Amino acid sequence: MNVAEWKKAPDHPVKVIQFGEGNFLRGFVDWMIHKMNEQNLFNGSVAVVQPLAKGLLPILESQNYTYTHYLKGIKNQEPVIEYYKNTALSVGINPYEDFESYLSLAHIETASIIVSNTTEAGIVFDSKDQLDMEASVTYPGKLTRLMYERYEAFKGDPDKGYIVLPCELIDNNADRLKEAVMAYIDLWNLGETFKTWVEKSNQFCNTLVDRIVPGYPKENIKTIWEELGYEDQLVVESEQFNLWVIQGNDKVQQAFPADEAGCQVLFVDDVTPYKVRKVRILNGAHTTLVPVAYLYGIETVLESVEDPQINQFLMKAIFDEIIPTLTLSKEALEIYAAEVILRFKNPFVKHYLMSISLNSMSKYQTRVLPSLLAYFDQNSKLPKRLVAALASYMVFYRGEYAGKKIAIVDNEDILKLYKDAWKQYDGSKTSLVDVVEAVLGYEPNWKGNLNHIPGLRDQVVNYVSIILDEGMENLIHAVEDED
Ligand SMILES: NC(=O)c1ccc[n+]([C@@H]2O[C@H](COP(=O)([O-])OP(=O)(O)OC[C@H]3O[C@@H](n4cnc5c(N)ncnc54)[C@H](O)[C@@H]3O)[C@@H](O)[C@H]2O)c1
Ligand SMILES: O=P(O)(O)OC[C@@H](O)[C@@H](O)[C@H](O)[C@H](O)CO
Repeated sequence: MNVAEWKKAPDHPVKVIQFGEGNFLRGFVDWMIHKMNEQNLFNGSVAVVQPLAKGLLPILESQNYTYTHYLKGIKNQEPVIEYYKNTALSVGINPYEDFESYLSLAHIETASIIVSNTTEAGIVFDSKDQLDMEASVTYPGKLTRLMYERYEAFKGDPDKGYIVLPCELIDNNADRLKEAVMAYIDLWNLGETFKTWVEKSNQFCNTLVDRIVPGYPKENIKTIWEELGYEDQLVVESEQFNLWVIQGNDKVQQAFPADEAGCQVLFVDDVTPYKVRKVRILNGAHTTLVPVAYLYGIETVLESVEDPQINQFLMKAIFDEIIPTLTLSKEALEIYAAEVILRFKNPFVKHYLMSISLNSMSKYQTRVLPSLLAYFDQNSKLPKRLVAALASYMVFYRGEYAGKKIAIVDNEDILKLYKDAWKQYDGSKTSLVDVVEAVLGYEPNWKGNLNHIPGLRDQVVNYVSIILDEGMENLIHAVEDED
């Protein structure tokens, strides 16, 4: 079979405009839409907008906007692998190549839901974006332009506003997006009445997404193609677990009834507790694990939880150093953590530590540092494992360990910070102190100077010395022996 001959969705009208064509949206939101369509609960399709000039749209188009989605993991307490052909998408638009078609999306009456996943880097304001530009650089700039087109097309009709559901993993994602849209309205002088329409007739809903969607399964793609009988270039794999918490009312639930289709979608008044729980436990555990397990010689999350030493390190980090710092019910947190650990043990998913390591410095700041600081406040001492992870990052970001290169991906300023810091290292303790001080003192990342946390610098220096002189395994033992 040739993927180009695939038939796409039954002819559903476009109901969703989706900014982003990446793995996550295809394995999460588009899965929900496909499921709703199967059960006649939605009868809508997705128009995909490619947020960057380069992306996957040409491949999507060549496959008639369909792709295979594998779900692998524990479902109803049983290990289950299933796959299906997703037909939720109906059209793709690259606004950098066809701005007119992009704007025409605003005229589709049924297209009233906006979803996005433009990574943590996507929700930003850039005053260089201009109204008369064909395709603003930023996602909020593009969205503002689209909203303005809709406002004009429907003469400010209050019933034609959008429901905006961002998936970006940042605090109050919809509030941040709305702030950026408002800033563009001011920058481009789009007027008070448009501003009031955006404010009153559109619903920006903060959301929290949770599903592990590792990247394209390039390692075993040949086996997958053999099983499928066709060469799908956009196979997406995910776990079975899914949770989307949406801060939205009945109107939002009626417009997007994925909960009725068997997806775990909660419509709540406040996403904050769910977000804190997920970011600090699941993402915090990932970010704590990555450098420790990688320098220990492990490549995936599964191998990490199967290794007795790394597993013990991780369990103690979660249960002794992260959970006690959270204010939610301890019992509920422990239940959630147990479920997260089961998800890490998913035998079917190869989640590479290196893929989680992308932009780890900002991830440590948002996902782990709050636990470290709260632990210090509560106990007047530092959480050893979270500090050990920080020390491990110092070595990891050196870009080389035990004669092996490490392909770090992070912002330019972070790469330069580490390069400059390690350049002057001469093997002496004093120069190691300089490396650690330079990193801990980098306020743009930490939003403060971590050298001011009593004892942190010395503990990090000590741990880094152990890693460099004796290896990661010995650091893990040293941390255990301190108990
Ligand atoms: N993969 C997961 O398990 C998972 C789970 C929950 C949340 N997420 C979030 O998804 C993000 C990664 O998405 P993915 O896994 O689909 O990766 P991906 O690389 O497949 O897709 C990334 C998408 O973001 C867009 N993008 C990248 N930089 C951008 C920018 N500066 N401005 C606008 N758009 C930009 C790309 O065009 C692409 O559509 C992470 O930042 C994470 O917070 C991922
Ligand atoms: O996707 P990132 O790069 O923000 O973070 C890596 C993982 O922690 C993350 O993808 C989790 O698997 C996901 O957030 C689970 O819902």
